Amino acid sequence: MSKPNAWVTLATNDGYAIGALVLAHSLRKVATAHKIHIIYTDGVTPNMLHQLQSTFDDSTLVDVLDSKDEANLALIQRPDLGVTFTKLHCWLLTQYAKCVFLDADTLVIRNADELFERPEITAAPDMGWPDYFNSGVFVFEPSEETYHKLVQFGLQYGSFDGGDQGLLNLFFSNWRELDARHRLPLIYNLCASVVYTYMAALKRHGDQVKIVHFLGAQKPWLKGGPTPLPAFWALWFAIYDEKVRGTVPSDINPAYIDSTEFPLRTIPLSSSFPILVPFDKPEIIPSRVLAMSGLSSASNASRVLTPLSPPPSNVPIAKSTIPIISTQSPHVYKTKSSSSVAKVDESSKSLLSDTTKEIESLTSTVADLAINLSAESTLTIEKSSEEGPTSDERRQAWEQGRPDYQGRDAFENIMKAIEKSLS
Ligand SMILES: O=c1ccn([C@@H]2O[C@H](COP(=O)(O)OP(=O)(O)O[C@H]3O[C@H](CO)[C@@H](O)[C@H](O)[C@H]3O)[C@@H](O)[C@H]2O)c(=O)[nH]1
Ligand SMILES: [Mn+2]
Repeated sequence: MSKPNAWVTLATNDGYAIGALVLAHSLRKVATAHKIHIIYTDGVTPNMLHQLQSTFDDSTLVDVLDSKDEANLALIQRPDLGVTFTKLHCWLLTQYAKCVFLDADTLVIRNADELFERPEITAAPDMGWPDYFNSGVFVFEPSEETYHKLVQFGLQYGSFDGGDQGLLNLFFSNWRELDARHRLPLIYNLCASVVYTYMAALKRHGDQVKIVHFLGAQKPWLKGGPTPLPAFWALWFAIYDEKVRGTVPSDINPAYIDSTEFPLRTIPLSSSFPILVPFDKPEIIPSRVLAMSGLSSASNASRVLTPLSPPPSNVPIAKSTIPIISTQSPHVYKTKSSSSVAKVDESSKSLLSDTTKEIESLTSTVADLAINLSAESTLTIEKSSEEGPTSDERRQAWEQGRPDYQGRDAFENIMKAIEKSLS
Protein backbone atom coordinates (compact mmCIF):
# COMPACT_ATOMS: atom_id res chain seq x y z
CA MET A 1 0.00 0.00 0.00
CA SER A 2 1.37 3.39 -0.91
CA LYS A 3 2.05 5.99 1.73
CA PRO A 4 -0.44 8.78 2.37
CA ASN A 5 0.26 12.50 2.00
CA ALA A 6 -0.08 15.05 4.78
CA TRP A 7 -0.38 18.71 5.60
CA VAL A 8 2.10 19.47 8.39
CA THR A 9 2.24 22.36 10.82
CA LEU A 10 4.13 23.27 13.99
CA ALA A 11 3.30 24.78 17.38
CA THR A 12 5.72 25.35 20.26
CA ASN A 13 3.31 27.26 22.50
CA ASP A 14 -0.40 27.80 23.11
CA GLY A 15 -0.69 30.84 20.86
CA TYR A 16 0.59 29.05 17.80
CA ALA A 17 -1.48 26.05 18.87
CA ILE A 18 -4.61 28.18 18.51
CA GLY A 19 -3.42 29.15 15.05
CA ALA A 20 -2.82 25.48 14.26
CA LEU A 21 -6.34 24.55 15.42
CA VAL A 22 -7.94 27.19 13.19
CA LEU A 23 -5.74 26.01 10.32
CA ALA A 24 -6.75 22.36 10.82
CA HIS A 25 -10.44 23.26 10.86
CA SER A 26 -9.96 25.32 7.71
CA LEU A 27 -8.43 22.29 5.98
CA ARG A 28 -11.40 20.16 7.00
CA LYS A 29 -13.83 22.82 5.84
CA VAL A 30 -12.36 22.77 2.36
CA ALA A 31 -12.58 18.96 2.45
CA THR A 32 -8.97 18.03 1.94
CA ALA A 33 -8.34 14.41 1.02
CA HIS A 34 -5.04 14.35 2.90
CA LYS A 35 -3.95 13.77 6.48
CA ILE A 36 -3.30 16.68 8.86
CA HIS A 37 -0.28 16.34 11.15
CA ILE A 38 1.10 18.59 13.87
CA ILE A 39 4.61 18.79 15.29
CA TYR A 40 4.65 20.27 18.79
CA THR A 41 6.94 20.81 21.77
CA ASP A 42 6.30 20.73 25.50
CA GLY A 43 5.70 24.49 25.38
CA VAL A 44 2.12 23.56 24.50
CA THR A 45 0.10 23.10 27.69
CA PRO A 46 -1.58 19.71 28.27
CA ASN A 47 -5.13 20.96 27.69
CA MET A 48 -4.20 22.61 24.43
CA LEU A 49 -2.37 19.47 23.42
CA HIS A 50 -5.56 17.52 24.03
CA GLN A 51 -7.39 19.86 21.64
CA LEU A 52 -4.66 19.47 19.04
CA GLN A 53 -4.73 15.71 19.28
CA SER A 54 -8.47 15.51 18.89
CA THR A 55 -8.38 17.78 15.85
CA PHE A 56 -5.32 16.60 13.94
CA ASP A 57 -5.01 13.09 12.47
CA ASP A 58 -1.64 12.63 14.11
CA SER A 59 0.98 14.48 16.13
CA THR A 60 4.70 14.28 16.90
CA LEU A 61 6.37 15.58 20.04
CA VAL A 62 9.73 17.16 19.37
CA ASP A 63 11.67 17.36 22.58
CA VAL A 64 14.29 20.04 22.19
CA LEU A 65 16.06 18.86 25.33
CA ASP A 66 16.19 15.25 24.28
CA SER A 67 19.90 14.80 23.78
CA LYS A 68 19.45 11.58 21.85
CA ASP A 69 18.83 13.67 18.78
CA GLU A 70 21.81 15.10 16.96
CA ALA A 71 20.03 18.33 16.13
CA ASN A 72 19.03 18.83 19.73
CA LEU A 73 22.53 18.14 20.93
CA ALA A 74 23.80 20.78 18.56
CA LEU A 75 21.11 23.15 19.69
CA ILE A 76 22.64 23.41 23.10
CA GLN A 77 25.39 25.40 21.37
CA ARG A 78 22.99 27.29 19.10
CA PRO A 79 19.87 28.31 21.07
CA ASP A 80 19.17 31.01 18.49
CA LEU A 81 18.17 28.36 15.99
CA GLY A 82 15.66 26.70 18.32
CA VAL A 83 12.34 26.93 16.51
CA THR A 84 14.11 26.79 13.17
CA PHE A 85 15.44 23.35 13.90
CA THR A 86 12.10 22.27 15.26
CA LYS A 87 10.55 23.08 11.89
CA LEU A 88 13.17 20.94 10.14
CA HIS A 89 11.77 17.91 11.96
CA CYS A 90 9.02 17.81 9.37
CA TRP A 91 11.47 16.01 7.06
CA LEU A 92 11.46 13.09 9.51
CA LEU A 93 7.79 12.33 8.90
CA THR A 94 8.71 9.50 6.56
CA GLN A 95 5.38 7.78 7.12
CA TYR A 96 4.12 10.14 4.39
CA ALA A 97 4.99 10.15 0.71
CA LYS A 98 4.72 13.89 0.30
CA CYS A 99 3.85 16.78 2.57
CA VAL A 100 2.92 20.42 2.44
CA PHE A 101 4.21 22.41 5.38
CA LEU A 102 1.92 25.21 6.50
CA ASP A 103 2.87 27.75 9.16
CA ALA A 104 0.43 27.78 12.06
CA ASP A 105 -0.46 31.33 11.04
CA THR A 106 -1.89 30.27 7.69
CA LEU A 107 -5.50 29.61 6.73
CA VAL A 108 -6.68 27.47 3.82
CA ILE A 109 -9.76 29.14 2.40
CA ARG A 110 -10.17 27.01 -0.74
CA ASN A 111 -9.21 23.42 -1.42
CA ALA A 112 -5.54 23.31 -2.45
CA ASP A 113 -4.95 19.54 -2.65
CA GLU A 114 -3.34 19.98 -6.06
CA LEU A 115 -0.22 21.15 -4.19
CA PHE A 116 0.65 17.50 -3.57
CA GLU A 117 1.33 17.09 -7.29
CA ARG A 118 4.28 19.47 -6.95
CA PRO A 119 7.89 18.34 -6.39
CA GLU A 120 10.25 19.28 -3.53
CA ILE A 121 10.94 22.13 -3.08
CA THR A 122 7.93 24.17 -4.12
CA ALA A 123 7.00 27.50 -2.58
CA ALA A 124 5.80 31.01 -3.33
CA PRO A 125 8.05 34.07 -3.52
CA ASP A 126 8.53 36.06 -0.35
CA MET A 127 6.68 39.35 -0.52
CA GLY A 128 9.62 41.23 0.96
CA TRP A 129 12.29 39.77 -1.36
CA PRO A 130 10.80 37.69 -4.18
CA ASP A 131 14.12 36.04 -5.10
CA TYR A 132 13.68 34.03 -1.93
CA PHE A 133 10.75 31.77 -1.20
CA ASN A 134 8.54 32.25 1.80
CA SER A 135 8.82 29.26 4.11
CA GLY A 136 5.29 29.52 5.46
CA VAL A 137 3.94 27.23 2.71
CA PHE A 138 6.18 24.67 1.01
CA VAL A 139 5.98 21.24 -0.58
CA PHE A 140 8.57 18.72 0.58
CA GLU A 141 9.35 15.02 0.52
CA PRO A 142 10.13 13.56 3.93
CA SER A 143 13.54 11.93 4.01
CA GLU A 144 15.92 11.18 6.85
CA GLU A 145 18.80 11.88 4.52
CA THR A 146 17.53 15.36 3.66
CA TYR A 147 16.87 16.01 7.35
CA HIS A 148 20.44 15.19 8.30
CA LYS A 149 21.81 17.29 5.45
CA LEU A 150 19.64 20.20 6.55
CA VAL A 151 20.81 19.91 10.14
CA GLN A 152 24.46 19.74 9.13
CA PHE A 153 23.98 22.64 6.78
CA GLY A 154 22.22 24.68 9.44
CA LEU A 155 24.97 24.06 11.97
CA GLN A 156 27.62 25.03 9.48
CA TYR A 157 26.03 28.09 7.89
CA GLY A 158 23.28 29.14 10.27
CA SER A 159 20.48 31.28 8.94
CA PHE A 160 20.95 34.73 7.52
CA ASP A 161 17.61 35.86 8.96
CA GLY A 162 17.81 33.90 12.18
CA GLY A 163 14.90 31.69 11.17
CA ASP A 164 14.05 28.71 9.01
CA GLN A 165 13.32 30.85 5.97
CA GLY A 166 16.92 32.00 5.73
CA LEU A 167 18.26 28.52 6.31
CA LEU A 168 15.93 26.83 3.83
CA ASN A 169 16.65 29.42 1.17
CA LEU A 170 20.38 28.89 1.60
CA PHE A 171 19.94 25.12 1.44
CA PHE A 172 17.63 25.18 -1.59
CA SER A 173 19.59 28.05 -3.04
CA ASN A 174 18.73 27.23 -6.66
CA TRP A 175 14.98 27.54 -6.06
CA ARG A 176 14.68 30.62 -8.23
CA GLU A 177 16.28 28.82 -11.18
CA LEU A 178 14.18 25.66 -10.88
CA ASP A 179 11.43 25.06 -13.41
CA ALA A 180 8.02 26.62 -13.07
CA ARG A 181 6.50 23.72 -11.13
CA HIS A 182 8.55 24.78 -8.11
CA ARG A 183 7.16 28.28 -7.99
CA LEU A 184 3.71 28.76 -6.53
CA PRO A 185 1.39 31.55 -7.54
CA LEU A 186 0.82 34.03 -4.74
CA ILE A 187 -2.72 32.76 -4.25
CA TYR A 188 -1.14 29.85 -2.33
CA ASN A 189 0.59 32.11 0.15
CA LEU A 190 -1.02 35.51 0.21
CA CYS A 191 0.38 37.57 3.00
CA ALA A 192 -2.48 39.25 4.83
CA SER A 193 -0.18 41.62 6.69
CA VAL A 194 1.63 43.64 4.07
CA VAL A 195 0.44 46.77 2.41
CA TYR A 196 0.12 45.82 -1.21
CA THR A 197 1.54 48.30 -3.63
CA TYR A 198 -0.20 46.61 -6.52
CA MET A 199 -3.84 46.97 -5.53
CA ALA A 200 -5.07 46.33 -9.05
CA ALA A 201 -3.45 42.86 -9.04
CA LEU A 202 -4.86 42.12 -5.62
CA LYS A 203 -8.32 43.04 -6.81
CA ARG A 204 -7.89 40.97 -9.94
CA HIS A 205 -6.74 37.82 -8.13
CA GLY A 206 -8.14 38.31 -4.64
CA ASP A 207 -11.11 36.07 -5.21
CA GLN A 208 -8.86 33.17 -6.26
CA VAL A 209 -6.82 33.13 -3.08
CA LYS A 210 -6.47 29.67 -1.55
CA ILE A 211 -4.06 30.10 1.35
CA VAL A 212 -3.74 33.23 3.47
CA HIS A 213 -0.67 33.85 5.65
CA PHE A 214 -0.77 36.15 8.69
CA LEU A 215 2.95 36.73 8.46
CA GLY A 216 4.69 39.20 10.73
CA ALA A 217 4.41 40.24 14.35
CA GLN A 218 0.65 40.59 14.26
CA LYS A 219 -1.21 37.32 14.55
CA PRO A 220 -4.97 36.94 14.73
CA TRP A 221 -4.73 35.33 18.18
CA LEU A 222 -2.64 38.13 19.65
CA LYS A 223 -3.85 41.44 20.93
CA GLY A 224 -3.25 44.06 18.37
CA GLY A 225 -5.46 44.93 15.52
CA PRO A 226 -6.41 44.27 11.97
CA THR A 227 -4.05 44.34 9.08
CA PRO A 228 -4.54 46.09 5.77
CA LEU A 229 -6.68 43.19 4.60
CA PRO A 230 -9.34 42.86 7.28
CA ALA A 231 -11.47 40.64 5.07
CA PHE A 232 -8.99 37.79 5.54
CA TRP A 233 -8.84 38.33 9.28
CA ALA A 234 -12.59 38.07 9.30
CA LEU A 235 -12.30 34.63 7.72
CA TRP A 236 -9.88 33.49 10.43
CA PHE A 237 -12.25 34.70 13.13
CA ALA A 238 -15.21 33.04 11.47
CA ILE A 239 -13.50 29.67 11.94
CA TYR A 240 -12.15 30.54 15.37
CA ASP A 241 -15.63 31.47 16.56
CA GLU A 242 -17.32 28.46 15.05
CA LYS A 243 -14.83 25.74 15.90
CA VAL A 244 -12.17 26.77 18.38
CA ARG A 245 -13.24 29.43 20.84
CA GLY A 246 -15.48 27.19 22.92
CA THR A 247 -12.81 24.50 23.14
CA VAL A 248 -9.89 26.64 24.25
CA PRO A 249 -9.15 25.74 27.88
CA SER A 250 -9.46 28.44 30.49
CA ASP A 251 -5.94 27.93 31.76
CA ILE A 252 -4.44 28.98 28.46
CA ASN A 253 -1.73 31.61 28.66
CA PRO A 254 -3.74 34.80 29.29
CA ALA A 255 -1.66 36.75 26.79
CA TYR A 256 -3.69 35.14 24.08
CA ILE A 257 -7.03 36.63 23.41
CA ASP A 258 -10.61 35.79 23.15
CA SER A 259 -11.73 37.13 19.81
CA THR A 260 -14.39 39.37 21.35
CA GLU A 261 -11.51 41.71 22.18
CA PHE A 262 -10.67 42.08 18.55
CA PRO A 263 -11.09 45.73 17.69
CA LEU A 264 -13.76 46.30 15.09
CA ARG A 265 -11.91 48.38 12.61
CA THR A 266 -11.16 48.41 8.96
CA ILE A 267 -8.51 50.29 7.09
CA PRO A 268 -9.34 52.93 4.49
CA LEU A 269 -6.99 51.68 1.80
CA SER A 270 -8.94 48.45 1.57
CA SER A 271 -12.25 50.23 1.34
CA SER A 272 -12.89 48.94 -2.11
CA PHE A 273 -11.38 45.51 -1.66
CA PRO A 274 -14.15 42.93 -1.94
CA ILE A 275 -14.57 40.63 1.02
CA LEU A 276 -14.13 36.98 0.15
CA VAL A 277 -17.16 34.90 0.82
CA PRO A 278 -15.86 31.90 2.72
CA PHE A 279 -16.37 28.49 1.24
CA ASP A 280 -19.00 29.69 -1.22
CA LYS A 281 -21.53 29.97 1.59
CA PRO A 282 -22.28 33.59 2.43
CA GLU A 283 -24.84 32.55 5.02
CA ILE A 284 -22.14 31.09 7.26
CA ILE A 285 -20.46 34.44 7.87
CA PRO A 286 -21.43 35.32 11.44
CA SER A 287 -23.03 38.73 11.76
CA ARG A 288 -20.19 39.87 14.02
CA VAL A 289 -17.75 39.18 11.20
CA LEU A 290 -19.87 41.17 8.81
CA ALA A 291 -19.84 44.02 11.28
CA MET A 292 -16.08 43.71 11.50
CA SER A 293 -15.86 43.99 7.77
CA GLY A 294 -18.31 46.85 7.60
CA LEU A 295 -20.84 44.84 5.64
CA SER A 296 -24.51 44.87 6.41
CA SER A 297 -25.36 41.66 4.62
CA ALA A 298 -23.57 39.02 2.60
CA SER A 299 -25.65 39.62 -0.50
CA ASN A 300 -24.36 43.11 -1.08
CA ALA A 301 -20.99 42.11 0.25
CA SER A 302 -18.96 43.62 -2.49
CA ARG A 303 -17.45 46.53 -0.62
CA VAL A 304 -15.96 47.10 2.79
CA LEU A 305 -17.56 50.29 3.97
CA THR A 306 -16.77 50.98 7.60
CA PRO A 307 -14.61 54.03 8.18
CA LEU A 308 -11.59 53.79 10.41
CA SER A 309 -12.57 54.20 14.02
CA PRO A 310 -10.13 55.50 16.64
CA PRO A 311 -7.66 52.97 18.04
CA PRO A 312 -8.69 51.34 21.32
CA SER A 313 -7.56 53.44 24.24
CA ASN A 314 -5.84 50.52 25.94
CA VAL A 315 -3.31 50.08 23.14
CA PRO A 316 -0.10 51.80 24.20
CA ILE A 317 1.36 54.06 21.58
CA ALA A 318 5.06 53.42 21.45
CA LYS A 319 7.65 55.00 19.26
CA SER A 320 8.16 52.51 16.51
CA THR A 321 11.41 50.97 15.45
CA ILE A 322 9.87 48.58 12.96
CA PRO A 323 10.49 49.08 9.26
CA ILE A 324 7.50 50.43 7.41
CA ILE A 325 6.62 47.35 5.44
CA SER A 326 7.26 44.76 8.07
CA THR A 327 6.73 41.37 6.50
CA GLN A 328 9.09 39.52 8.82
CA SER A 329 9.17 39.16 12.54
CA PRO A 330 12.59 37.77 13.35
CA HIS A 331 12.61 39.27 16.85
CA VAL A 332 9.37 37.73 17.91
CA TYR A 333 10.18 34.56 16.09
CA LYS A 334 13.55 34.08 17.67
CA THR A 335 12.65 34.94 21.21
CA LYS A 336 9.58 32.77 21.55
CA SER A 337 11.29 29.77 23.06
CA SER A 338 9.13 27.88 25.49
CA SER A 339 11.37 28.89 28.36
CA SER A 340 10.75 32.59 27.93
CA VAL A 341 7.13 32.66 26.89
CA ALA A 342 5.90 34.96 29.61
CA LYS A 343 8.60 37.54 29.11
CA VAL A 344 8.24 37.53 25.37
CA ASP A 345 4.50 37.92 25.48
CA GLU A 346 5.00 41.38 26.93
CA SER A 347 7.52 42.42 24.33
CA SER A 348 5.55 40.99 21.45
CA LYS A 349 2.51 42.91 22.63
CA SER A 350 4.32 46.18 22.33
CA LEU A 351 5.90 45.14 19.05
CA LEU A 352 2.39 44.42 17.98
CA SER A 353 1.00 47.82 18.73
CA ASP A 354 4.03 49.37 17.07
CA THR A 355 3.34 47.38 13.96
CA THR A 356 -0.33 48.20 14.02
CA LYS A 357 0.48 51.87 14.20
CA GLU A 358 3.11 51.52 11.54
CA ILE A 359 0.83 49.73 9.14
CA GLU A 360 -1.97 52.14 9.80
CA SER A 361 0.29 55.08 9.30
CA LEU A 362 1.75 53.62 6.15
CA THR A 363 -1.70 52.77 4.89
CA SER A 364 -2.86 56.27 5.38
CA THR A 365 0.47 57.56 4.13
CA VAL A 366 0.14 55.87 0.78
CA ALA A 367 -3.47 56.75 0.21
CA ASP A 368 -3.72 60.00 2.06
CA LEU A 369 -0.43 61.63 1.39
CA ALA A 370 -1.36 61.98 -2.22
CA ILE A 371 -4.71 63.37 -1.28
CA ASN A 372 -3.45 65.74 1.36
CA LEU A 373 -0.48 66.97 -0.58
CA SER A 374 -2.23 69.79 -2.32
CA ALA A 375 -3.29 71.18 1.04
CA GLU A 376 0.33 71.44 2.17
CA SER A 377 1.50 74.95 1.57
CA THR A 378 5.09 74.01 2.36
CA LEU A 379 5.31 71.67 -0.58
CA THR A 380 6.12 72.99 -4.00
CA ILE A 381 3.08 71.81 -5.77
CA GLU A 382 1.40 73.55 -8.59
CA LYS A 383 -1.82 74.82 -7.11
CA SER A 384 -4.34 73.49 -9.55
CA SER A 385 -7.66 75.07 -10.28
CA GLU A 386 -10.72 74.40 -8.18
CA GLU A 387 -11.95 71.89 -10.77
CA GLY A 388 -9.22 69.37 -9.86
CA PRO A 389 -10.13 65.89 -8.66
CA THR A 390 -11.86 65.51 -5.31
CA SER A 391 -10.26 63.59 -2.44
CA ASP A 392 -12.50 60.64 -3.20
CA GLU A 393 -11.51 60.64 -6.84
CA ARG A 394 -7.86 60.79 -5.94
CA ARG A 395 -8.22 57.97 -3.45
CA GLN A 396 -9.98 55.89 -6.07
CA ALA A 397 -7.23 56.60 -8.55
CA TRP A 398 -4.64 55.40 -6.01
CA GLU A 399 -6.55 52.26 -5.23
CA GLN A 400 -6.85 51.49 -8.91
CA GLY A 401 -3.14 51.94 -9.40
CA ARG A 402 -3.59 55.17 -11.37
CA PRO A 403 -2.07 57.95 -9.28
CA ASP A 404 -1.44 61.28 -11.02
CA TYR A 405 2.29 60.76 -11.42
CA GLN A 406 2.60 63.64 -13.86
CA GLY A 407 1.07 66.11 -11.47
CA ARG A 408 0.14 66.05 -7.83
CA ASP A 409 1.53 62.58 -7.24
CA ALA A 410 4.90 63.28 -8.82
CA PHE A 411 7.88 61.45 -7.38
CA GLU A 412 9.26 64.49 -5.60
CA ASN A 413 5.96 65.21 -3.93
CA ILE A 414 5.55 61.66 -2.74
CA MET A 415 9.11 61.63 -1.43
CA LYS A 416 8.46 64.81 0.49
CA ALA A 417 5.31 63.46 1.99
CA ILE A 418 6.96 60.19 2.95
CA GLU A 419 9.86 62.01 4.57
CA LYS A 420 7.41 64.24 6.36
CA SER A 421 5.33 61.34 7.60
CA LEU A 422 8.44 59.53 8.83
CA SER A 423 10.00 62.46 10.61
O1 LIG B 1 7.48 30.71 18.86
C1 LIG B 1 7.19 30.14 17.80
C2 LIG B 1 7.47 30.69 16.55
C3 LIG B 1 7.09 30.01 15.42
N1 LIG B 1 6.45 28.81 15.49
C4 LIG B 1 6.08 28.07 14.26
O2 LIG B 1 6.91 28.51 13.20
C5 LIG B 1 6.11 29.18 12.21
C6 LIG B 1 6.85 30.38 11.65
O3 LIG B 1 6.79 31.49 12.52
P1 LIG B 1 5.90 32.76 12.19
O4 LIG B 1 5.71 33.55 13.44
O5 LIG B 1 4.69 32.30 11.48
O6 LIG B 1 6.86 33.52 11.22
P2 LIG B 1 6.38 34.56 10.08
O7 LIG B 1 5.80 35.75 10.74
O8 LIG B 1 5.53 33.85 9.11
O9 LIG B 1 7.79 34.99 9.41
C7 LIG B 1 8.61 34.45 8.38
O10 LIG B 1 9.86 34.11 8.95
C8 LIG B 1 9.90 32.90 9.66
C9 LIG B 1 11.29 32.69 10.19
O11 LIG B 1 12.20 32.54 9.15
C10 LIG B 1 9.45 31.75 8.79
O12 LIG B 1 9.35 30.58 9.59
C11 LIG B 1 8.09 32.03 8.22
O13 LIG B 1 7.67 30.98 7.38
C12 LIG B 1 8.15 33.35 7.46
O14 LIG B 1 6.90 33.60 6.88
C13 LIG B 1 4.81 29.50 12.93
O15 LIG B 1 3.72 29.71 12.05
C14 LIG B 1 4.65 28.30 13.81
O16 LIG B 1 4.20 27.20 13.07
C15 LIG B 1 6.14 28.28 16.73
O17 LIG B 1 5.54 27.22 16.82
N2 LIG B 1 6.53 28.96 17.85
MN1 LIG C 1 4.06 32.49 9.37
